[in-house]
Amino acid sequence: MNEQQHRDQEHEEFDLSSRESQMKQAHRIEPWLGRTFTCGSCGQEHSVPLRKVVLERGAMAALPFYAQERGLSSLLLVSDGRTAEAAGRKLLELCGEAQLQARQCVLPDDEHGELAADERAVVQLLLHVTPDTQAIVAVGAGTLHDIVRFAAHRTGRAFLSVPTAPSVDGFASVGAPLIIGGFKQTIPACSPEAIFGDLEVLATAPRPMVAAGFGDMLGKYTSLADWELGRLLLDEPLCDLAADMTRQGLELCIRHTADIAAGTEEGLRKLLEGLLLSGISMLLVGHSRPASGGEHHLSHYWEMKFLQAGRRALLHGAKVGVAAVKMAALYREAASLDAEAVRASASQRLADPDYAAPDAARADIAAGYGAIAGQALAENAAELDPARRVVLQRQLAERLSSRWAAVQAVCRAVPAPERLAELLAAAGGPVTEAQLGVEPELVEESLRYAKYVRHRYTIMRLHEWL
Ligand SMILES: NC(=O)C1=CN([C@@H]2O[C@H](COP(=O)(O)OP(=O)(O)OC[C@H]3O[C@@H](n4cnc5c(N)ncnc54)[C@H](OP(=O)(O)O)[C@@H]3O)[C@@H](O)[C@H]2O)C=CC1
Ligand SMILES: O=C(CO)COP(=O)(O)O
Repeated sequence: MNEQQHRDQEHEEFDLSSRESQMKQAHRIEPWLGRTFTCGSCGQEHSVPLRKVVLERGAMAALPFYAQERGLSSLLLVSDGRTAEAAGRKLLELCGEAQLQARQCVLPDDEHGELAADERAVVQLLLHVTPDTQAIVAVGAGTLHDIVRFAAHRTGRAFLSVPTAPSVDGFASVGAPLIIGGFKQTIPACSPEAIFGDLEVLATAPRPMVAAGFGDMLGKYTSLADWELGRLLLDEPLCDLAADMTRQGLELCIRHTADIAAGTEEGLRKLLEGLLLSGISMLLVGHSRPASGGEHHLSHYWEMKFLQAGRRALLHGAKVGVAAVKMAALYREAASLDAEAVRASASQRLADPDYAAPDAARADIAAGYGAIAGQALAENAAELDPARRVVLQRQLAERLSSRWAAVQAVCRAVPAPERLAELLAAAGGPVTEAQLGVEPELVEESLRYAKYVRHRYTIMRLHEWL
C-alpha cells in the first residue's frame, strides 16, 4: 500500500465526496489532514499537506516517533531564549532519547530584546541549516513559526511545529508574513506537515498571549464580513467551506470564552483548535483572505509604524482585537445608512477628481513612510491603471446602490463594537487603543491609510464611499 492509499484508508470514515459532507465536517480538524479533494463549494481542488495534529498533554513526546516514522533523522529545533526554556530543551532531550540527531538553534533577540520575522532572523536561521538537515522544527509562537515556515519552504526541508502559546492562527497556515525593508508582506510558503500542541507547554504561555490568540480569532468577525463584501461588490471568489471553517473556529472560541479567560486546559485546547481551524481554512484557499481583513491591515500598519520608530512590538492578536472593535464600528455606521444616502455619496465620490486619481494621497503616504514601505503602500493605493480604475469605480458605485440591501445585511451581521469590546475584556485583552498603547493620532492616520497595506476590499474601502 503506498502512502496516499494508507492515508485514504486512515481517513475513509470522513467522507468528503460532496458539498454536504464537506460542510458537515467544517468544525473539525481531523477530516482534512493529508487530504486532497475537489471542493463542493468553490469547485477548486484543495490540498492539505498538514497530515498530523496532536493536541494533548505531553504531545511533544510524539514528535520523535513521528520523525522516525517519516525517516527524518536529522532535525534542527529552532527557538528563542524564552521558548527554548518553555519547550526547546525538553524536546532536544526527547529527540536524543529516540536516537535522533537533533541540534538546537536559539535565535538571538534584536536590539529591542525581541525577535522579529525579518530578513535578519531568516538569514540567522539559514546559517544553521546544514546539508544534512532533514526537518526544521519551530518551537515558539507566531513570529518563530513564520521565520521557520519561510526557511523550510525555501530550502525544501520538512517543517514541523511545536506551538508554545495559543497566540495566533498562523501555526497551520501557509503564508509567512515577513517584514522586508520595513514593510510587512505575506510571502506564500508552506504549512507544517505536523503540529504537536502540548497542553503542558501551552500552559506556560504568558496570559496576554492567550488573550491575544482570542483577539486574533475575534478579528474573524470582520475579516469574514470583508470577504463577503469583496464577493458582493467585486465578484471576488469566496470559498464557503473555508469561510465556514473559520466561522466554526471563531464560534468555538466564543463558546469557551470563560475557560479561555481562566486559562484552563479545556480553554487552551479549544482556543488552539479554533486557531488551527482558522489556519487550515487559509491552507485550503492558499491565502489569508478568510482570516485577515481590515482589522489586520490596521494591526500591520501599527506594527510597521512601531518598527519604524524603534518601539517594542505589541502582540499581534492584541492589536487585531482592538482593531476589530474599530472595524465593527465602521460596519455599524454603514449598516445604518439607507440606499438613497449611499447612492448620493457614491455619485459624489465618483465626481471627486482627487479620488479618481489619488496621486495626492499616494505622495502623502510615500512621504510619511520609509523608502520601501512608502513605495509598497503607494503602489497598493494606485492599484490599477487609471482607465481600468474609472471603469471599476463606476461599477462599484452602481453595485453599491443596487445591492445595498445585501451589503447592509453583511454589515448588520457583524456584532456591535460594544459586544466585541465585552468579549475582549472578558478574555483579559486590551480593548481600546489607549490600553494597547497606540496613540490616537496613529489610529487616525491608520484609518486613512491602512487600507493600502494590501490589495483587499474591506470595510475601510467601503467606508470611504459612504
Ligand atoms: N502565518 C500566518 O498566517 C500568521 C502569522 N502571524 C504572525 O505571528 C506574529 C505574532 O506572533 P505572536 O505569537 O503573537 O508573538 P511572537 O511569536 O512574537 O511571541 C511573542 C513573545 O512570546 C514568547 N513566547 C512564546 N511562547 C512562550 C511561552 N510559552 N513562555 C514564554 N514566552 C513565550 C515569544 O518567544 P518566540 O519569539 O520564541 O516565539 C516571544 O518572545 C506576527 O508577526 C504575525 O504577523 C499571525 C497570524 C497568522
Ligand atoms: O495574521 C494573519 C491571519 O491571522 C495573516 O495576515 P496576512 O493577511 O498579513 O497574511
